[in-house]
Amino acid sequence: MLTVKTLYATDPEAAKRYDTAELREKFHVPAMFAEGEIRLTYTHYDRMIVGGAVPAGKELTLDAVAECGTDTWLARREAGILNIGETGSVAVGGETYELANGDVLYIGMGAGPVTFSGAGRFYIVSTPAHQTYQTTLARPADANEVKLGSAETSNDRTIYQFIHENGVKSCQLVMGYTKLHGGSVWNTMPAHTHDRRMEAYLYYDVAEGQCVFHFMGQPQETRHLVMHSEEIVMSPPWSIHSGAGTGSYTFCWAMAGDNMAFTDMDMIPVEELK
Ligand SMILES: O=C[C@H](O)[C@@H](O)CC(=O)C(=O)O
Ligand SMILES: [Zn+2]
Repeated sequence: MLTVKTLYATDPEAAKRYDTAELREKFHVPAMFAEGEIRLTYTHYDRMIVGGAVPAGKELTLDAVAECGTDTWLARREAGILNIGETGSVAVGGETYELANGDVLYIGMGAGPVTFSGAGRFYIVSTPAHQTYQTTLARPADANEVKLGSAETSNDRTIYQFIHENGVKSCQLVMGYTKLHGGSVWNTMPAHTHDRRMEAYLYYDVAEGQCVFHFMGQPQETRHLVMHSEEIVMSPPWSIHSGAGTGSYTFCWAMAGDNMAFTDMDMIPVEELK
């Protein structure tokens, strides 16, 4: 079963006036992971699609998506698939890839239908593409590791870059995840923006009874959204994206836009945030 929602983009002047419910309606993407289903959100942020496939022991095939207006969803798109569950398989282009927890499969443009099976919980991110790059399975050992933060500032964490300039090649998708280390709860503080790229965060491995306060908005107009495990939040290009958990967690970040330079960020000094 496939369900697709559409999420339109919001400008910063409108966002200033949103109350909690409107803010959540416009930026928060909940409930994309449902057993036996593929659920997608077609966003108007660089036309990034985000969603989940949970085959729960059966087979789920993702082929045409009406919102894309093409015969198959990847006809003019590329995708990154992250498994946040137990081991499962992704079959595409006549090959079957086994994804353990934390593995990422890049799928190039024109690969055709994609079939999910096994015990995986697959996070799907897809962006428009205009050239085919090699479909590639990357495991955590293949990722580029960047250690950031420290225990003193409660943000000791490791960034794992999978699909990026110096890793698995893509047209525009940049994707990986960040793990917080014991006792650290803050991600991406000091915060940054990058108006040339949008970003989506999927928070997961948030323990039962815990949550993450995700901060967004222009640097002098910040707002927060309370995030539970396996929930997605869209970060418009004009917004900061940072979070503080009531416990530790992991989050997957994915970006699309004008460049793929991970370190191209406009840093906001903490004393300038409002
Ligand atoms: O533009 C890059 C993204 O915001 C994230 O990769 C940041 C992040 O994972 C972190 O600081 O922990
Ligand atoms: Zn960012």
